[in-house]
Parts: sequence; structure tokens; C-alpha cells
Amino acid sequence: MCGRDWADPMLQPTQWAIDVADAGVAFARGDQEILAFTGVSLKALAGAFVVLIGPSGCGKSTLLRAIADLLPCTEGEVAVFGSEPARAREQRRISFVFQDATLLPWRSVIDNVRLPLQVGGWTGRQRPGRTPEELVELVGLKGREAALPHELSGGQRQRVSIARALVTNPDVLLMDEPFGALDEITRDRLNDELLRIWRETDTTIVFVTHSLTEAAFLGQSVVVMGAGPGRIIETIDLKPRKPDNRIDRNDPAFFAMTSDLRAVLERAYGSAA
Ligand SMILES: Nc1ncnc2c1ncn2[C@@H]1O[C@H](COP(=O)(O)OP(=O)(O)OP(=O)(O)O)[C@@H](O)[C@H]1O
Repeated sequence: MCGRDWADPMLQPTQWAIDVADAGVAFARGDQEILAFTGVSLKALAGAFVVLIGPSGCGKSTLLRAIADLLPCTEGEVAVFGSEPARAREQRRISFVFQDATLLPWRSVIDNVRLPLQVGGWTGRQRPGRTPEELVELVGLKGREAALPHELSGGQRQRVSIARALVTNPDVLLMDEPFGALDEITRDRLNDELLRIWRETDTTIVFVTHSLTEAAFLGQSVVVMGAGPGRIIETIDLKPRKPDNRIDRNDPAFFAMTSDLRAVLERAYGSAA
């Protein structure tokens, strides 16, 4: 179980932002069936920050895609706020951030952020969300609204993609190695920004990474997956960090946390086929 109030016995099923129950995805490859992952169960409360980590090919991206209704599960079930993921997607409660920022090169920063509102037949949400202008400020790009993507650094482009993902005021933000292509200092800064944004919103975040320091820094919970086929090896509940329990990267406790995580990961990699 992942989330900030996991001791609360009064939780109702609909309070789970994400409930993956004994799920799996198989792909057809020729006349063979390839199991991307199997028997995966994972629950996240609204407002949780869950990190998925594990060896290449263990099914992390496929699991995110199943939660986002980008592909169906072939075993088990996925529920987002108590309903099928398709319903959450139709209601625009889910946003996705990919490793590549995938901005439209001819549109300015602000117009890229506005895009989901313009193309989605958007009619507005019941609860107030931030405006595109506010989101550009939230991700630290105030003053760069008119810039084109090629005028931005890789880190700035990813900031735009995060603002674009937040413009529909999603309840669930799925992030697939969003900072994987960035240098370490830029990645650290964006990790700081992401935690700040998470604290300032109610968004539930599921974040895929290959970096164990990034996992330990960001995750309230870290779900370690193993391969051959993909499955959950261990879920580590780190301490709840909302609203203001900041992590100091130089704190010995943080080193201890990353060492513990490394030990679990080494087991996961050792079990990879
Ligand atoms: N569309 C697809 N068709 C067939 N097989 C696929 C497809 N997508 C993924 N797979 C397979 O499913 C398995 C899991 O892939 P997935 O991309 O989810 O792993 P991952 O853990 O995200 O890997 P990485 O860390 O390298 O991104 C792999 O064996 C992959 O080859």
C-alpha cells in the first residue's frame, strides 16, 4: 500500500487513486506470448507519490500505460478512483509525462501549455485549476512564455511538458523517466521543483526512474520491480513527506535510505532473467 494515510482504517475503495489488482499485460510476439508483467498489485492513495524502479524490461512503462488506459490489462484489473481507467481518461483525470518533452516546435511555451485545453474539447472542471500562465510560473519559466522550444534547454523543455501535463488539473500524473536524459544537477533541480509542485497540488504521482537516488529523494513509496517476467519484488514505504518535510541530499539519513534501496535493487537486478 502506498500513500500518506495508510494507517486510516476508514478508507473507502473509491479513495484509492490507483488500485492495481493482480494485474498483468501480455503481448503477442509472433505465435508467442510475452508477459510484460504479471501478478502486480499496487494501491496508491490520492495525493501519494509512488516511484517505480527496476531493471530494463521489467514492465514499468507498460504498467504506467495500463494505468493510463493506453493499453488493456490481459489479467487482473486496474481502477483509477474506483472506476475503469478509461473513465478517468475520458474525464481527463490522468496526465502523462514522457522522457522526451514532445513539444510542438512551432508553438511558444505558453501555447504548448495551452494545447491540451484547446485540442481536448475542454469544457472545464468542477474544481478550480491553475491557468496556463500560472503553471508557467509554477515550473519556473515566467518571462519565457513567448520562447519557442528550440530556444530552451532540455530541462526547460521538460518544465514546459510538466506544466502542459498539469493544465487539465489532473488527479493522477504518470511520469515515465521524465528526467532520464538530463544532467545530474539539472535533474536534482527538477526533482526539487517536482516535489514543490506535488506539495502545492493534490496530484497523485507515479514516477518511473532508473536512478535510485532520484527514487529515494522523490518517493513516499518506492515499488521495486524485477524482470523475467515483470513483477513487484518489494514495496518500501519511506516516511510521508507532505507538506514540508524536506529531504537534505547531504543528510546521512538520506544516504542510509539510498543504501537500503540499493540492497533491494541489487536483489531485483540479480533476479532479472
Ligand atoms: N508494444 C509492445 N509489443 C511487444 N512487446 C512489448 C511492447 N511494449 C513492451 N513490450 C515488452 O514488454 C516488456 C516490458 O517492457 P517495458 O517497456 O514496460 O519495460 P520497462 O521496465 O519500462 O523497460 P525500460 O526500463 O527499459 O524502459 C519488454 O520485454 C518489452 O520488450
